[in-house]
Amino acid sequence: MGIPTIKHVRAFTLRGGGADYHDQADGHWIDDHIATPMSKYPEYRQSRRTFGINVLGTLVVEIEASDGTIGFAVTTGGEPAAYIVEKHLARFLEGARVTDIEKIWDQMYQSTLYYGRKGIVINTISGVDLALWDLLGKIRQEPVHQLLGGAVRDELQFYATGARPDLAQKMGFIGGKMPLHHGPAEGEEGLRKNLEELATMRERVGPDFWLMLDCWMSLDLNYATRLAVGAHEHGLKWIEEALPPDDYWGYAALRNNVPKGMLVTTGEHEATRWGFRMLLEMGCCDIIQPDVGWCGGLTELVKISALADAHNALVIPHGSSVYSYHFVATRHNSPFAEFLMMAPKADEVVPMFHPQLLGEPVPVNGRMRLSELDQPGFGVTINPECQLHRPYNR
Ligand SMILES: C[C@H](O)[C@H](O)[C@@H](O)[C@@H](O)C(=O)O
Ligand SMILES: [Mg+2]
Repeated sequence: MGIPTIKHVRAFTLRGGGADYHDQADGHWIDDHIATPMSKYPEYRQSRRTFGINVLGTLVVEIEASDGTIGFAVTTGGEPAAYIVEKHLARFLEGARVTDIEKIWDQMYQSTLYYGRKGIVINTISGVDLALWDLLGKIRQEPVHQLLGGAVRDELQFYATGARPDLAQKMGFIGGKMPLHHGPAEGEEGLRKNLEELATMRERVGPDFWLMLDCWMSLDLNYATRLAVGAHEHGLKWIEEALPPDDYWGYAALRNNVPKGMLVTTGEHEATRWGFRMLLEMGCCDIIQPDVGWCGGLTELVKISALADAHNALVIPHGSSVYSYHFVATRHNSPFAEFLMMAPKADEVVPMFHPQLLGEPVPVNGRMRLSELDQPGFGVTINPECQLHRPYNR
């Protein structure tokens, strides 16, 4: 039997958590006065939803092959991403073989260069690419990590991102990354509060548990430097995404400014091998954190990872559920992974893309056996209770 071809590509949207995990109800830690580039506007300081962090929603890409197999993936993108899939990218898939992943990626990227390169277009290409890998795995009846060349470890270990590193420690995670709550617009008092929060958490977890701060693009070089210097006595392991993604020069300077031994990390809002080449060759960070649903997909992340390996940089993908777990399992320079605590009080482990993916594995005692990832493709299915909407039906 010949290689199946792609018959249909369909793009749906979903609301309410899932891949657009910032799309949460009131009272969730992930939307509680977290510092952002918009924090200089007091009206947008308390909640990131007020400035639109959840405006896009989830894109679901579904690809049906000639043998009836269906692969899918979810990422952040919603209706604009669905438009790009149905009106533009679908033409490169329909009729192609399910194995034409590299060629399809190149055609999607080159054909959108005039309006893409980063952001929503690369999110969309990422979603299509992940769905292609899911489809190929389901056709070959192999998990994606085997398609990538196989695992280099039989267990994944995770740090937890959330408001309660002290609880994450008790749950067996190897570290806890806290959101930064106050930006430069809140002056010296805000800086003091940031450091007091870190000191309190250090007191609770003891001297050895990893503590990190996620600054979500909200700082300037001077503030980030002062925060890092002040945080050093509390054993901050890394300062994450302190500056806007395009400020490669600022990151290079910050990396020189931070106390010896403190790591500088960034990359979740960077895209493609070219963007990460800038971060690596300009010496911006010690760890790159691409999101496989935003950086170009798995086909691109493999290229980014090889580039990082040549620069002796770790690749710790931004939390993206099964889509990063299958990747991390296969890379020696990805020794641990991120798990985003999506319970509103960060006090229990729930699936990262809840409620969208049935079969989504979660860390137990901060770890995940490779055997949790042995189902074909990415090993998950869309929750049939989620209301899929196809805005650009063809
Ligand atoms: C906790 C951060 O503010 C973001 O919400 C988080 O999604 C991201 O930056 C991360 O690294 O997990
Ligand atoms: Mg981050």
